Amino acid sequence: MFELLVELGFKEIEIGFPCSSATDWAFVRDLIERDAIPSDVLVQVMSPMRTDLIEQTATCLKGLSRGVLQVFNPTSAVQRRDVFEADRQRIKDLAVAGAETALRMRDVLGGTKLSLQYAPESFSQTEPDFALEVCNAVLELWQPSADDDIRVNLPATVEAYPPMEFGDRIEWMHRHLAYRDRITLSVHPHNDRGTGVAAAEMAVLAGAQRVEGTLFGNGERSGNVCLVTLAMNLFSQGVVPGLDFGDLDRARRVAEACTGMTVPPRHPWAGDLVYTSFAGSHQDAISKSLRKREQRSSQWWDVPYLPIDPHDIGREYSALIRVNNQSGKGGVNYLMRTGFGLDLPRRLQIDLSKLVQAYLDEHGGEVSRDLLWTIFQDAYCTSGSPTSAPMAAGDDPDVLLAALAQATGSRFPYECLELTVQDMASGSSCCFAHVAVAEHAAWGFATAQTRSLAVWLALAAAVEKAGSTNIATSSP
Ligand SMILES: CC(=O)SCCNC(=O)CCNC(=O)[C@H](O)C(C)(C)COP(=O)(O)OP(=O)(O)OC[C@H]1O[C@@H](n2cnc3c(N)ncnc32)[C@H](O)[C@@H]1OP(=O)(O)O
Ligand SMILES: CC(C)C(=O)C(=O)O
Repeated sequence: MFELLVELGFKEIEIGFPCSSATDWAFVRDLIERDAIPSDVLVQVMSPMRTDLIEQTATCLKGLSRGVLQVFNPTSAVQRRDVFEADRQRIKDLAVAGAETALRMRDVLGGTKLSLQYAPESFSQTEPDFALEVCNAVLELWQPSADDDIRVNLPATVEAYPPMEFGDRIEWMHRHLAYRDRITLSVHPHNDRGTGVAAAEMAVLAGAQRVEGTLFGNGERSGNVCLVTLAMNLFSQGVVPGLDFGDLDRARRVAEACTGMTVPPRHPWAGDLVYTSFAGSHQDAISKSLRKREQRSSQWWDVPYLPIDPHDIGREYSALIRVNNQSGKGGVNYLMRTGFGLDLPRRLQIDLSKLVQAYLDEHGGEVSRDLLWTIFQDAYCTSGSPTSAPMAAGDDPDVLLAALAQATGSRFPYECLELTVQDMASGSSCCFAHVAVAEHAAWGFATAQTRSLAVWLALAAAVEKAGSTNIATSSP
């Protein structure tokens, strides 16, 4: 996971809570001892505001050239009342005492350039004036200079109100914090109300310079803010986020393997289904727009219902359109075009999409490429084995249909309503024919080496489907 974060381009990475367990301690030590931390990556560790734990945490960084030590204590009214049974003054004293230890450890460590970060944990549920009082007390002690790297990290430990209110509180802190021009103002949103991303964006607009979050929003309860979503939101607006999500699916696989949790299929930007359309009118619009974009050879991405080009995150177009019973002709034709190189005439698209919809209403689910082909073949291709067209009939549909009517002994004339011939990439031809037999009309389809044979076979299939006998096998 650490290597992945580095590869993605993260320049600050929290690597552990060394005092919490031997595992965290060993992980941090391993990275340091293997010299596995690139020189342009700043790593961070965290500790509660207890002297022994801060000392232990800072000691774990021995041998590292630079790092961030975050210390934190809860400040909310409910934590003061129920967990610490302490008034404001005692909570502020606890913060200042911890800040003193952190400062001392910065000097003790010597060889490690230590950045200090203070978080009034549960800031989101702390009275703003008290959060400010505690932060300023810590800053007074730390006395940030222009050369120091001092941070105040304001967490929505529990997201407790709408994002604009979080933004308001951040702006208020931004305006009132001491030494504001010498410190970095960071935020740490969680996602309890499902608005962690919006809260982070509001906070940045309100003056925050740094956001702490996780890949895909993993984290306590509803998770931390998702950094992939935040970065991709910027990217989609033309702002380079400094992170490389060119193979987002790989990042997702690594994150899933490391955490044992799955990224939901509709997770913004990264889920399996987020560049896939099932809705008929969306499919129609995407299909038309993609084709016009191709014709224009445009370098700009401006396609309805697709906020970015899926190639940007390493996805293919192939999975863009999937057909279920909410899909229409546009989607069905897209699959026929991309899957089989067939561009169906509009009225055949309508006919086929009704068949597909009827199938899906009965069976549920969606059509695969193979199933679509089976439905198409059953509906439009002759079940008999191909036979040759009448000599010298050419590809005139009226002449061919007259020959067919004669061969089948039909009492009714066969009328060609529409005929389309397409050249296939393979060099062969294919034909879509719409034929009326008395009051019945049906489509037929065939491919053949020559144009005239394709027309003949498609007409024969259409006549057969319109209710006549299987005439493809009988020689006219
Ligand atoms: C907001 C966040 O999510 S920050 C991430 C939180 N992460 C974790 O809690 C995981 C790592 N934590 C741990 O492994 C443990 O809680 C430890 C090692 C830090 C402490 O373990 P223990 O000493 O057994 O304490 P335990 O966790 O049971 O209780 C916490 C104690 O610290 C106090 N405390 C809790 N948070 C803090 C804090 N930030 N600063 C100072 N004291 C704190 C509590 O009041 C409680 O005090 P008490 O022992 O007098 O009742
Ligand atoms: C320590 C702080 C930043 C934290 O993790 C939280 O409040 O969620």
